[in-house]
Amino acid sequence: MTHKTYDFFILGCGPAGQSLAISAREAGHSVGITESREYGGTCPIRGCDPKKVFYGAAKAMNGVIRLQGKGFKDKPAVSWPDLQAWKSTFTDPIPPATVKKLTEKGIECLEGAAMFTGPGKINVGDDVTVSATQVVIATGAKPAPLDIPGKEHYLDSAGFLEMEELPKRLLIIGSGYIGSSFAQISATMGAEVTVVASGDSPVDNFDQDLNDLVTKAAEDHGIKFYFNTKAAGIEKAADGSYEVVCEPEDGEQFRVATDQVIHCAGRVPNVKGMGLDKAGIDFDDKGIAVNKKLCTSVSAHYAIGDCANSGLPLTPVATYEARLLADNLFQGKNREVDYLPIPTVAFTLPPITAVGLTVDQANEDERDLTIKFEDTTEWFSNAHVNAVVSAYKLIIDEKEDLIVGAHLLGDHADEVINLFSLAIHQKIKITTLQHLVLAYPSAGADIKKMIG
Ligand SMILES: Cc1cc2nc3c(=O)[nH]c(=O)nc-3n(C[C@H](O)[C@H](O)[C@H](O)COP(=O)(O)OP(=O)(O)OC[C@H]3O[C@@H](n4cnc5c(N)ncnc54)[C@H](O)[C@@H]3O)c2cc1C
Ligand SMILES: NC(=O)c1ccc[n+]([C@@H]2O[C@H](COP(=O)([O-])OP(=O)(O)OC[C@H]3O[C@@H](n4cnc5c(N)ncnc54)[C@H](O)[C@@H]3O)[C@@H](O)[C@H]2O)c1
Repeated sequence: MTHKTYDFFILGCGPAGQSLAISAREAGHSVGITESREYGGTCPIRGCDPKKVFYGAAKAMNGVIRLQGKGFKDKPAVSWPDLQAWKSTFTDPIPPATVKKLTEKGIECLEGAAMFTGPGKINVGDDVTVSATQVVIATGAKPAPLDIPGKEHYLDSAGFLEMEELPKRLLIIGSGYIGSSFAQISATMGAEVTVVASGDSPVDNFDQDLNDLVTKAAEDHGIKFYFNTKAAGIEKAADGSYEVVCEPEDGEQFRVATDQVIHCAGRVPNVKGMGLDKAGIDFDDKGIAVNKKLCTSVSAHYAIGDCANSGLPLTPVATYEARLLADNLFQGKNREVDYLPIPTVAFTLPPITAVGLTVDQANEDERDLTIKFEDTTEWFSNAHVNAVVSAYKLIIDEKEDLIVGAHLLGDHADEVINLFSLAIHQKIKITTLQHLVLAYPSAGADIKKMIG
């Protein structure tokens, strides 16, 4: 048994953990970090980035499909293995590059799952014990357990991103950020896709009017939805295919035959099985309890990123929390978390996005807010690429001349939403935005039509 002692010890090397580790080291502390899987974390290895590589290819294909007979004659052939190899050129270098970067900075990189034995006391695997003055937990999230008969047959989101071939038929359980994106990627690249979701729209948590248009686009891509329906079991047939038992909220149980089942029915914080109770750290199913400075129930023990019961489980939120904690610990600041407004994107085709107030929040707001919704499919920026759907919804405080919420659906919505985030965050007056000169023709310039 080897014993190691550090000023700071960090559990988990995703975007949150590594950012904090580097800040602690640059502040002159001795720092150790441990990782139970590959160094780098979910986002660059089995999350945002590999998904975006597949999405990029699907988006290119979608553009060609829309212009069939308008300049294109045939659809290009898809090689999923080549696409998988292309994706791996981004993901494979991450673990060694991360370890190299951290080691060169003087951070000791351990390998193995961390397990608390008491406050400031952690075992790493069977051979290493650690004592640390300050501890940062950044263990992220993992797929929620989907406890149904036949659960051994499904792939989770990481499995989807590693598939060597695109199956002919694919059934996706869940239609949140991940399921909605995977459904569109697979359908566009040629699979017959069925989505079984307990919610009532293709992208839970996004604006309902925009969701209706996403349904139209998804059905145009041939995706079959069963909403308000739970996947209740998976059975394997003799020929290697599967039957998924589906239970609608109202109505009879039915079955869908498929070649592959993907579990995208939510993620949960990684908090169990690491002895948090032995250290006296409070947590529940929503994550580790933290105060506004991201301190847990035990002093000098902090939690950041997806494992903390604080902001949304998104990469920019994880790194924001790491920055805030570093400012407080190493720069003498006294910052408290303040999450609004955070732009979010579900990478459907086209992407659906949101920042600021939702319609429900606007309806409950004391201010007299105006809601403006418009279908923009026929606007030139969308029509010239034969867009299937495009729209926006703005929530406006006319008295203060401010935008307080923006919901966009369209080819470039994932970029344009950042302009609205800036306007909302910096409280830029609508009249100021109206006077801006913006590049034409561009999707960004459409904001002037939206606020005109
Ligand atoms: C398919 C998918 C797509 C996504 N797309 C987006 C997107 O487009 N945009 C976006 O903003 N977010 C996206 N996310 C979410 C994003 O990946 C996470 O919010 C982000 O990675 C959180 O960073 P983190 O550092 O908190 O956790 P993670 O990146 O999950 O890192 C935590 C690390 O801790 C390790 N660990 C866990 N337990 C232990 C232990 N006991 N000991 C040691 N190590 C441990 C894990 O192995 C992991 O590497 C996506 C997620 C998925 C799954
Ligand atoms: N683009 C992004 O920013 C991005 C992308 C991916 C993930 N993420 C983050 O990861 C988190 C998790 O994403 P997610 O898509 O896994 O979860 P989610 O919570 O967004 O969606 C889960 C879906 O599964 C459904 N569901 C749950 N149990 C079911 C069952 N038994 N049968 C059928 N449907 C069922 C829910 O109704 C919902 O549609 C998100 O909250 C998000 O913060 C973000």
